[in-house]
Amino acid sequence: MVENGTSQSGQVGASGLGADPAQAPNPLDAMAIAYESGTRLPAPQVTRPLAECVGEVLAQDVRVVRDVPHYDSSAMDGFAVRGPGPWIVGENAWPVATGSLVPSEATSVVRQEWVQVDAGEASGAGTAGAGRISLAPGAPQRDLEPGRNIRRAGREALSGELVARAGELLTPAQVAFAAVAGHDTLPVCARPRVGLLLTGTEVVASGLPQPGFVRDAFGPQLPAYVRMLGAEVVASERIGDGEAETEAALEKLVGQCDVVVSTGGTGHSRVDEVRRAALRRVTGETGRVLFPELNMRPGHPTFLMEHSGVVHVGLPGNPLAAMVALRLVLAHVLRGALGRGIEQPGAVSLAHDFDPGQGRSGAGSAWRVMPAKPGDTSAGEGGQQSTQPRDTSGANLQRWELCDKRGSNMLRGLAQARGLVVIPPEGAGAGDAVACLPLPV
Ligand SMILES: Nc1nc2c(c(=O)[nH]1)N[C@H]1C(S)=C(S)[C@@H](COP(=O)(O)OP(=O)(O)OC[C@H]3O[C@@H](n4cnc5c(N)ncnc54)[C@H](O)[C@@H]3O)O[C@H]1N2
Ligand code: MOO
Repeated sequence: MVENGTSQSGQVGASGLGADPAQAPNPLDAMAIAYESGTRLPAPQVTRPLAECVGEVLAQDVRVVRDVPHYDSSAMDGFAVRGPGPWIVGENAWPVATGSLVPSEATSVVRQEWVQVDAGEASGAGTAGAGRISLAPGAPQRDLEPGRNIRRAGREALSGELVARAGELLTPAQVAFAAVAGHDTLPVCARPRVGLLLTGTEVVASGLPQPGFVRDAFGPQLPAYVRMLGAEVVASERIGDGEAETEAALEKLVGQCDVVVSTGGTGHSRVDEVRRAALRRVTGETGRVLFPELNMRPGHPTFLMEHSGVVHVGLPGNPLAAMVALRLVLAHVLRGALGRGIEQPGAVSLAHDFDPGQGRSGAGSAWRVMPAKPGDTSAGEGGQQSTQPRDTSGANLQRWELCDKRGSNMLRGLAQARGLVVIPPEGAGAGDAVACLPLPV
């Protein structure tokens, strides 16, 4: 059931308008096409201090500079000792704290609660007494085993071993390990520069709109979402639906961005100017329409074009359609641009039959991408969500149910979703494995 075919990958006719629906790629092919397109963008690197590296994408493999740890150290508070004891502090026993340097002649570290002071002063870690000490009566012998409680140099990592690979999105732990491994800065990919073109005369950015007007669903989330995808919004244009303003805004954006993300205006009506304006720019050797639309609902009017030196992702105006397209298409343009691998969708098992013949007429022949969430876990047999399908029946996968309120103009279902499930045109039955992309990324 889950497949990632490539049959429809590649460029389709540059005419765009009225393209044969059979040439519209399915959602999984669209991810691959978008990824390829992203790889053609410039990929500058920058060096950043470690404190600014979490969430950035590593530009080169990074290796351990010096053995970790770089000296033999104590794993306990107590005494580094040579031989079986009793010991004379300063001669064959040395007070140590956890993490202290252990003298090279020590054979092990005995924790302080297992040591008794026989004479003089040697009261504990960090004090340099000159007393006589021995293992307390009844204390186990194991702290006398050679090497006991000594963290040997290089035990965690040897110089030259890998810290993280190019293309990885750096986690807090990776950045911390890079510090311990000897780095002060890391080479990361410069964030692709994204320009937003938010269209719609009826769209208002605050307050309670009058009938005929709608509250902007994109402005409040897109800059943060784009950041989560590894890029940065560097310019934003909010316009109505006119031809001249669309032209002017696009002209402004292409000069300062790598990727343009537009919302709305993807239709074919007289007020949908974005598609026409983008198509007019598809000229010369480098201009291309990668797809004029998709074989997917919601989101079928989504387009992907390369023009004016940018990749242009045309998101439909309907909010759910736009967010589905963003998760599939924009996310993959940016993965390509950042040298990250193409995403391998996880798999979940559908909790209920889904018959695409239901709903809007004509929708039955399209792929469907829908907000979904884990169902009642007691009903499933699998437990945790798997990232790899273990079998195509989905019997071992966690059961997921579709969210309600998932009309293409809605957001309520998406707001409850943990992922987007991808269902082929023939539909899917309860218990079938289906591809699933986690949300928000
Ligand atoms: N005759 C046809 N009409 C429509 C078709 C079709 O095939 N034939 N497709 C429908 C589908 S599917 C979609 S999706 C939309 C695509 O619309 P556009 O990309 O052209 O976008 P607009 O017309 O500008 O807006 C559509 C819808 O979205 C609302 N919108 C726009 N921006 C925002 C925003 N920032 N926040 C919230 N809502 C927004 C807008 O008010 C409209 O309701 O076309 C269908 N029609
Ligand atoms: O993109 Mo539209 O909203 O398919 O439904």
